[in-house]
Amino acid sequence: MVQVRLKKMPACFKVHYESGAPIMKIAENQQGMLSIESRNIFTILKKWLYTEQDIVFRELISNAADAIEKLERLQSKESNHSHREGVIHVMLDADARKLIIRDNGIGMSEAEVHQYINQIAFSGAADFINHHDQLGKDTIIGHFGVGFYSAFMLSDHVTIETKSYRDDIPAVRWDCLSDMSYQMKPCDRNDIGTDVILHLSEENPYLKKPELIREIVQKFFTFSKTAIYYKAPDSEPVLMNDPTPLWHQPKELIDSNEMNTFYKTFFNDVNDPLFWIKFESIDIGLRGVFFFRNTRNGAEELDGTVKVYSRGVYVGENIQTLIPKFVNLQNGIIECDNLPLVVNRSSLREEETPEDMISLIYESLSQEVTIAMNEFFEKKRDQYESHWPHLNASMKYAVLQDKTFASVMTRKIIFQDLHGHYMTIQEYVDNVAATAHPEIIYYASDAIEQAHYIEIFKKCGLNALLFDHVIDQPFMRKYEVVRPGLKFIRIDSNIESLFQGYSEEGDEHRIALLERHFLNALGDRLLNMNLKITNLEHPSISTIIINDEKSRRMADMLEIYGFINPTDVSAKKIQAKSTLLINMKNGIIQYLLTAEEPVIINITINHLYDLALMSQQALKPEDIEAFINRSETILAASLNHQ
Ligand SMILES: Nc1ncnc2c1ncn2[C@@H]1O[C@H](COP(=O)(O)OP(=O)(O)OP(=O)(O)O)[C@@H](O)[C@H]1O
Repeated sequence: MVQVRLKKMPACFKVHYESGAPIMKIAENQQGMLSIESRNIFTILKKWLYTEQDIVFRELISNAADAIEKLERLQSKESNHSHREGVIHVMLDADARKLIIRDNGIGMSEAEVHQYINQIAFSGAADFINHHDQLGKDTIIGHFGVGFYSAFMLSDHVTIETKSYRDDIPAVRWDCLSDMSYQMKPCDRNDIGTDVILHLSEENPYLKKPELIREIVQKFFTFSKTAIYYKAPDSEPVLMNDPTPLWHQPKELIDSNEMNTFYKTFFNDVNDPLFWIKFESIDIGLRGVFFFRNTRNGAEELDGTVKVYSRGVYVGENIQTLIPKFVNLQNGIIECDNLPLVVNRSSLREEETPEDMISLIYESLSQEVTIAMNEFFEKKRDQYESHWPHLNASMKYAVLQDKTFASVMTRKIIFQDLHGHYMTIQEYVDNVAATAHPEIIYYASDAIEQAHYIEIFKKCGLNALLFDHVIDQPFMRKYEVVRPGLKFIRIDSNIESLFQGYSEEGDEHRIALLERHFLNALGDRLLNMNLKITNLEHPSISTIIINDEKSRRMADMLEIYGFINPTDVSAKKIQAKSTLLINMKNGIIQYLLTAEEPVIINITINHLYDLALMSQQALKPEDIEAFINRSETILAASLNHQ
């Protein structure tokens, strides 16, 4: 079992009376050892956190900000207190090789240094050591009351000089080496507050690159409520934070140009956001802003950056357990006062059910985006449509990924029809679907590949939706589950019902003749394609290939999983059942009914068949040569004829 103890306990206080007030005196030169029998906490810290030295700054500056907050809280209770502005100074003294974090907060008495610094191991380190093998390094610091010790990641010698806010308590200096030995003695200091001094080795990288410290302080504390100054060697102190950022202001007061500029700088984006939504959930102490990205530069499929802050301190970004994945496709800032994840507040560690808080935040974020997008759809449909090319993938992804979003937004996802108008699937069903088949939604998955069918649809006064993003297939499957009565059929599949055709007297004879001609002329080229010969209202259609939706989806799957070679067109054709529809109202087909010359019949049928295949981009490489030769023959014949 791990045991943590102090070899030497603190000396007793000696109480003296001067001018009537009791003044505590600190025993000179106390010495001791912090000791953990089984393992050395510093070794563990260094091992686990070696790569993340930023944490030192986060922890020490957070402690300083806490100390300031504690003093402010105390003072606010006093009726006659004089207001002092809390301020933190981070100073790098390159000559003396010291990094100093100074605050004018509550300070510590000798007893408090013993309790909170020397004995901190009692409260947290045992847990820490017991858990550190199972935990990721992100979760270690900030969970077990070891934040201050992260100082030893940067330094082998750390000093605290601190003066408690209480007049009767003298200042104390604490020096500790990384072998865990410490010294405590009185110190000559009158200003209330604390200096934490890290004595740096010559090789310390920050001595050569002091600007790294500025970057880290800005990263963690840009929205800190307490003023933080950084003084690099040979420079004046510079304010690092903005305690009243633009997005904290009420929405109506925010100038959109200023907001765009803030966005571009903060998220390093060249484009303005499409729009932004600001939200606040007072009951769980959550607020933030999401910027919907302009995806002109192909950002559509990349995650965005959602930065998380807890009481003004940066916690992390794109935290999966906290931020719904679909929200993370955008950029944003979230600030949560009750975040139980990190930032080393003891009160947060005492959270009884942090998972509940995390899921509350998660739920709340997905609700905020859902409410905003629903309102956008309902109240600003024009804008919703004009932004849709940027929102398309992320909104569909959100429906697939998030129950809350799906419950409201599934029916508000829009698609372009064949004329470029946007509509929801329900709007298609209500206004556009073929009267004979109101339950069928026809769609095109590739406007170029299916251009021929799109033209046929347009000619026949029919309409279809464009499902041309890869996410449309899973979206469609989900919609089929949600609305089991509806069927999605690709524009080149199962559309024979639309082209049912009609029969006329004497058709049997004509059908039999044409069937013979086609079978003779095409032979093996037909593979397992069925023939359907009928009369269509539109004489411009000679032949169309109609695929079976189910078997085509299966063939697509087999290709995706590598069972069918994508270049082997005929293998795919065999798998996907299809029908060659022949329209007896078309002039060329009518010519075939009277033609007598077998060569001409053969050329015409093969050519029609090639054209039908080409409309599906399904012409085999070996047939292309024959197609070209035949085209030339036809051209020559037509010229001779002229
Ligand atoms: N600058 C400071 N001024 C006053 N008190 C401080 C200061 N720094 C640290 N302390 C005291 O030392 C305690 C221990 O700090 P430490 O960072 O190790 O743990 P913590 O902040 O309580 O928790 P965590 O592990 O989450 O960091 C603090 O709770 C605080 O009481």
